[in-house]
Amino acid sequence: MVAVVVFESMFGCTRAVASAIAEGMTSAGLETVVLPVDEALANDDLVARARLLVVGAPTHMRGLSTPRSRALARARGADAEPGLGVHDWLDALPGLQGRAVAVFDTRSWSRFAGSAGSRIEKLLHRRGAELVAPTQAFGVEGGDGGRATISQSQVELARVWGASVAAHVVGAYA
Ligand SMILES: Cc1cc2nc3c(=O)[nH]c(=O)nc-3n(C[C@H](O)[C@H](O)[C@H](O)COP(=O)(O)O)c2cc1C
Repeated sequence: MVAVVVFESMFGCTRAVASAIAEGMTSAGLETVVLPVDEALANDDLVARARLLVVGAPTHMRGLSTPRSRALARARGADAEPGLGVHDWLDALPGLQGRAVAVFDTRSWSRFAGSAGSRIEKLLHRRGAELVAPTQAFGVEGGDGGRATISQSQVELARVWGASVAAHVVGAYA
């Protein structure tokens, strides 16, 4: 049984969270592959075979990133190329009827942060996917002004969340 975690990341926070989630999932008995969006596009067979699909993105402008917001992140010092976002990948994905999915995002701690996760949730729901866990947010530091960083405690939370999501799926197929 294989699971796939698909993410986008400009400053590396969502990448770190995605890796920790995958570690947690693997520790719970679910072999897990982590793919940035562009690699997910190139590995559509792997994505199609996955028992569980976990999707995550940074919150930009209170929702999912756009080419403009990714270019802004780049201008603010992000290492990643503005490339593709989760929205582009979801648009290119065939139907997900009955597929088990879980969603996460990264965002600032602000009350007005908005949520990339709720947007992903809506898009997945529209394609017929079934959410197996409540969407989880991970807080970043310094995100508003530019270069964002993520604390070890949030990375540890990601590991625990990944393990709990995987346990749910492994249990359902036991
Ligand atoms: C253009 C831009 C817009 C952003 N808008 C928001 C926002 O509306 N709400 C929020 O909580 N964080 C916002 N942020 C902070 C990002 O959420 C933060 O950079 C991201 O979580 C870091 O993840 P990454 O390292 O994977 O890119 C924004 C960042 C950028 C660059």
